[in-house]
Amino acid sequence: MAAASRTVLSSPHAASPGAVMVRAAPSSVVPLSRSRVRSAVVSSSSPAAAVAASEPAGQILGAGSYGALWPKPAVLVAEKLSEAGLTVLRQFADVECAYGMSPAELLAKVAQFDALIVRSGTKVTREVLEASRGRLRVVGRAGVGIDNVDLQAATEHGCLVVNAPTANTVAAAEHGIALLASMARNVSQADAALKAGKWQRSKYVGVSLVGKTLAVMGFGKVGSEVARRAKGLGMHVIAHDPYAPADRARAIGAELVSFDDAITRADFISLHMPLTQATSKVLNDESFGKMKTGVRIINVARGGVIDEDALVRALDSGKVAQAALDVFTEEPPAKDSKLVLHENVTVTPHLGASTVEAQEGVAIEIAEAVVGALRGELAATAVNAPMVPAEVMLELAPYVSLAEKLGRLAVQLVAGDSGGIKGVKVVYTSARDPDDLDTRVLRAMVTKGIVEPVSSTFVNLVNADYTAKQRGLRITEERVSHESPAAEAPLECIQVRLSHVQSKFAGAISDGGAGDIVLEGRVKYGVPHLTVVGPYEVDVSLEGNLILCRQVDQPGMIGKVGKILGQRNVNISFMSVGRTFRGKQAIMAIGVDEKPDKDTLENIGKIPAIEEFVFLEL
Ligand SMILES: NC(=O)c1ccc[n+]([C@@H]2O[C@H](COP(=O)([O-])OP(=O)(O)OC[C@H]3O[C@@H](n4cnc5c(N)ncnc54)[C@H](O)[C@@H]3O)[C@@H](O)[C@H]2O)c1
Ligand SMILES: O=C(O)[C@H](O)COP(=O)(O)O
Repeated sequence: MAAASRTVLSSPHAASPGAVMVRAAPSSVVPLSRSRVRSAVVSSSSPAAAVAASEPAGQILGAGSYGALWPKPAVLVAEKLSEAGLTVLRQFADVECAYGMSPAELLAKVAQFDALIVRSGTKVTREVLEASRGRLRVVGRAGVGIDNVDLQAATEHGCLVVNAPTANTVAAAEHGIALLASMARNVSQADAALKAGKWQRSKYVGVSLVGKTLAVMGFGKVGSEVARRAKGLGMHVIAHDPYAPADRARAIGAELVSFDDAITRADFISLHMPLTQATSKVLNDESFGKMKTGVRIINVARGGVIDEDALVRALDSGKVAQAALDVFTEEPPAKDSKLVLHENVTVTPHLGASTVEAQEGVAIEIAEAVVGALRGELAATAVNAPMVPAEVMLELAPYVSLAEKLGRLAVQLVAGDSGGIKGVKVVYTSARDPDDLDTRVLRAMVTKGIVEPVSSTFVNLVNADYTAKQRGLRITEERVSHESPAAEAPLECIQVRLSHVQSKFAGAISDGGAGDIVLEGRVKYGVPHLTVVGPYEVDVSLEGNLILCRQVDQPGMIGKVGKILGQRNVNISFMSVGRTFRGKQAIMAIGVDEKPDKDTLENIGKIPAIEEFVFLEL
């Protein structure tokens, strides 16, 4: 950050050229539910939505305004939706409930509808969006997970996806507790035996919960509610969540610990993290090996967080005494699934959200969001919501992308046992007068980048500040004035700093900060570039994926890494080396088009001069 001057001002409006504005981010908090804004907005990545952005508010989705001159919109409800939600929908739209359609039936029907409402059982694929021939403008997911919706295809088709992220939280937590208690007391096995005429009192002696240690893996909405309830049962609750604030866990009486600590100390392990690259098969042979013999596992999150074959092995060996599972890698699981049929496993068919109350809440939440979206409003629960007002988009587009990517990279650098992200500082270096640069969109994009890869929450302009606050992310912004010859560019660079946090890549920790992960980027020829990692200057285009290696500065390193990637057909898009002093440490930033497999990454790590490396998805 050359040629920059910094001054701290108390008010953004008092800022003058050459000054720095410092302000705490969430000045106004928008309630998450039922709040919407009317604005013409456009996705940073969707050409279809970009066209829509030039239309006035109310026509964002090409809808026009429904009323006397327009036919009512048509809504197809593909899975059971509570009557309360249908009532909301019917006031505004013609509603057809077609439960249990085959994929072919859905393809044949979808072009007659403006909106489609599903739960987790219907796959909204690219083919479905194509078959709608441009008519489908909203997909409503009556629940949290949108793994069954092709988001990219929806965005490309200018189709807004909305979900209902909060109404089933308590139901999922209660189901977790129900599974925990019934597993510990063999309720389902004893029930089946008795119904088969067997009175087996000594076979089904259970274990007590009081005084036992429960590890809650993922301390978000559901996990924290499980922890609260388990405390009430007299359990000792520990939790693992690299991104959760420690004070929130403390307030519930749970201790935040590292992954290894959690799984080695626990008598019961309850899974509540989203399915991501980092959590996929996070319970595997290696992690089962570290657990106490006789541990019990509960999963109401997503099947993919457990390596199911490894769980069968652990159950067979007695390492895992019992498991209670609501979710499976493949749903429904195969009829002859060893896991489902295992005598020490209790299963339910993805019932976490299935209470009368939760389904009513979800139905109302999704119906209101769908109606709002059909009216051209932007729901706080919009998943692929356009982020950037059209007038801002023209100028800020690459910076918007840069801000999100810096957030996305930064969160992936946080170590597993970091104790939560304590503060996020976004520094904008710009030659602009502070009043000429509204950073709200950029701040929202940094939030999006930090939150989305590690949670089931989707961030849009409406809910960004609220989401940050909910997750205990304290975001502050700073403006640094830059005397730049290219003054017409809105920004010189953006820096994202996660303060007092441990990193899984020590090279990303800045010299100056006491344990701050620091990344900085700028836009070059319209493309976002990463230009600083910790104390190192690099220059790599932020497209595809990224490998960062820290090594001893010496000749031949680029060739060695390049050869390994080349042998595995991984195309390098960009490569850059930055060092502090010659012959000391350097880091290599390598942009790659494909995701290298585990072996390839391990081979890079085996190069003697390489001290650490990390693979990051953009
Ligand atoms: N069975 C059901 O019917 C049902 C119902 C609701 C939710 N769910 C699932 O439960 C899960 C949690 O939902 P939520 O609403 O609480 O989501 P959430 O986003 O509020 O919480 C997820 C938490 O996991 C944490 N996390 C991310 N990566 C992690 C990692 N590597 N290790 C540990 N923690 C990590 C996040 O920081 C976050 O705090 C999701 O997978 C969701 O789809 C299932
Ligand atoms: O993602 C969710 O909300 C839960 O997994 C519940 O899914 P469901 O709506 O299909 O019950």
